[in-house]
Amino acid sequence: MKIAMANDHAGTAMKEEIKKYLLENGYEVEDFGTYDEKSCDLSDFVYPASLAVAKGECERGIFCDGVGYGSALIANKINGCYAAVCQDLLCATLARQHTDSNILCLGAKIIGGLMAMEVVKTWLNTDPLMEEKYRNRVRKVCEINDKHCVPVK
Ligand SMILES: O=P(O)(O)OC[C@H]1O[C@@H](O)[C@H](O)[C@@H]1O
Repeated sequence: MKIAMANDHAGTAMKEEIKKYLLENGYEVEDFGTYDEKSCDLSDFVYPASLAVAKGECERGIFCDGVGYGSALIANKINGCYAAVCQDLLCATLARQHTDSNILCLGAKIIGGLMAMEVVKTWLNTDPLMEEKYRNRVRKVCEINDKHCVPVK
C-alpha cells in the first residue's frame, strides 16, 4: 500500500516517526513535506498530498499537524478525499469501520508519539463494516462528494 504523507512544522517529528514505521513494515511512502520545523502553511503540503490520494497515486494519506483538524479541513475539500481526525484507538477504528476514511489526520500537539503510532496501526488494519446501514451512510457521503466536488484530473 502506498501512503501519501504531509505535515506542517508542528507535525514534522511525528510524520518522521510514522514514516519510519511504515517503511520498515512494507508500506510505500510518498512524502510531500514539509521536512523541517520552520514555520510554514499546512495547505502547501496537504493539498498536493490530497491530490495524490484523489488521483489514486496513493491509496491512503496520513497527515500530521498541530491539532489535526487543519489537515482534515483542507483534504476534505478535494474530490475523493475522506479525512478523519483521530485522537484515540476508538476513533481510529470507527473512522474506518463506519466512514471508510482514506486519510488519517493526527494532531502532534494533542496526542503523543506512542498513541499516534497505535492510531496509525489500528487505522491501517481496520476494514469498513459491510452492514447495510454503514454502507448506506458511506454511499450518501460519496454522493455529496460526487455532486459538489470538482473531479481531480
Ligand atoms: O505553530 P503555529 O503556527 O502557531 O500553529 C500550528 C498549528 O496550529 C493549528 O492551527 C494547526 O494545527 C497548526 O499545525
